[in-house]
Amino acid sequence: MDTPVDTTAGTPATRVIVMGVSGSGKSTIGALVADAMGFPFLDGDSLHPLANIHKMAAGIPLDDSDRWPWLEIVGDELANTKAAGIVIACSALKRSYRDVIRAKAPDTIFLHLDGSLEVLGSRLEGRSGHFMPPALLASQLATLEPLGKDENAVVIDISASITELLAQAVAGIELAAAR
Ligand SMILES: Nc1ncnc2c1ncn2[C@@H]1O[C@H](COP(=O)(O)OP(=O)(O)OP(=O)(O)O)[C@@H](O)[C@H]1O
Ligand SMILES: O=C(O)[C@H](O)[C@@H](O)[C@H](O)[C@H](O)CO
Repeated sequence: MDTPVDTTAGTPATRVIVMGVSGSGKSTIGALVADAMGFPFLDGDSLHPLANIHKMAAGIPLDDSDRWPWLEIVGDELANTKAAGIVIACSALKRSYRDVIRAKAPDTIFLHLDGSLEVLGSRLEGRSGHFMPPALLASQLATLEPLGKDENAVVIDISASITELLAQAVAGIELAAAR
């Protein structure tokens, strides 16, 4: 007998993590990408346990044990979406952090907003009203592990304008989602 075709199966959701160090533009570009693609946007900063926010605001870098529970929450949000897609801003600095997310949502696309110390530093110095002190940038860069070739990756250079980055991000995500 022929295997029945499941006509109720829809296209899988497009799950995107906008990753990178502090000041790379995750919140800014992530919100715009989500809006352009018609997906909900979640800022990973709002998913941190409060203790993590207090720690960063005090100028103390998070360690692995601070980040594990937060990454589980991020992964759950991706995996449980009922929308056609979802975009979450989350630093996801180490490969092992991305593995936690992938364990929950294996098809996640990681969009890395990549930039030099100089560009990142000037973006952070120009930002006001944010809990994250620019002094933590060095530890963020020291922790960052670039995406591997085997990861579902899109990498863009943040030195371009916001309009240009939005176009590059959407094009890259659409390509990755079609792979
Ligand atoms: N392409 C760009 N050109 C100029 N300014 C930018 C660009 N992208 C982001 N910015 C500005 O840089 C600053 C940092 O961006 P944003 O807050 O989105 O970074 P972030 O990665 O979410 O940081 P954090 O992880 O600390 O929350 C903001 O003031 C934002 O307006
Ligand atoms: O992993 C981390 O150290 C944190 O996620 C930070 O990256 C902050 O959340 C963010 O950069 C500040 O907004």
